[in-house]
Amino acid sequence: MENAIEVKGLAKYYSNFKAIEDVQFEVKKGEIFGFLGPSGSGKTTTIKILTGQLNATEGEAFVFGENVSVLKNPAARKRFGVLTDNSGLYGRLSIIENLQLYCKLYDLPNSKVGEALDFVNLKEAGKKKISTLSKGMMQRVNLARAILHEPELLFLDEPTSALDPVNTLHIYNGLRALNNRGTTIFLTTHDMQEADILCNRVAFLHKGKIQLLDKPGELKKQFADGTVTVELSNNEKVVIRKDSEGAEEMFQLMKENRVQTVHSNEPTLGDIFVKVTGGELV
Ligand SMILES: Nc1ncnc2c1ncn2[C@@H]1O[C@H](COP(=O)(O)OP(=O)(O)OP(=O)(O)O)[C@@H](O)[C@H]1O
Repeated sequence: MENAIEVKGLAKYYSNFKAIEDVQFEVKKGEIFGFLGPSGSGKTTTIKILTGQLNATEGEAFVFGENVSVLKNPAARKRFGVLTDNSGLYGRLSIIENLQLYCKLYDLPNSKVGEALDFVNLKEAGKKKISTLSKGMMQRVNLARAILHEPELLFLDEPTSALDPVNTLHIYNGLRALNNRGTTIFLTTHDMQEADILCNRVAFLHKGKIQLLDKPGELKKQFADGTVTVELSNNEKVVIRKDSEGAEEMFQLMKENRVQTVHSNEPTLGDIFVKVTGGELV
């Protein structure tokens, strides 16, 4: 499968401080790829390099086989969508007027504005001026702008950080639909649940270095502690190992008709992250 993104030995120093170091990964075409890490781990630095907003100190990054500097070229930019916190929207204009300007820029019909507003659940608010919007609404308008032209590759920096649970779910559904229609998505988040719900593969970033990279299901298998929790008929819970000794214990409990439920003790991505880094999620 062709790669949408390729990153080789990427590093960024701010003076002597190494924000990211030896970052290496590939994102396949059609994937939703999660770049996970706590606050200050280097997620924004990486996505800014990948979107041509920041130059790397070392290493190389490619999108669809071309150096990321291609993103500075307006014609090439039509293939990409970028959501970051710097809005580039006009405060005095309404949401619809702002999005119509982007339609002009991308040679799109104005009908795309309605679709984009549906995507972010803002159809009712289209006439509101940008300067009057809440943080969550602003984030959704920025997202609408990023997906307006259904880009081949979409970069999202913390796309749901300011959203309530209802809008978060709405956006998740929209992103899945967009991905099903062919958009590759690179997403940074510190929300491990979000990554688990959305991503085909995830990379764990800690102190500027990738610590793990795999499918969420594979990571959970790898870090499973090999036990199940059995809830007994008296509501007591016992932890049993998934080995031959545990099988005998389970057999005995079942024979005595004492088993109410059995739960596999699978770690969450958050558990795995804390285990690997010894750190805490912020
Ligand atoms: N312009 C800058 N000058 C100096 N240091 C910087 C600059 N930008 C970022 N850093 C530092 O680089 C490190 C990584 O920052 P970055 O913004 O990439 O982290 P992040 O994972 O996106 O964090 P958050 O989730 O809080 O946005 C941090 O320690 C930050 O203080």
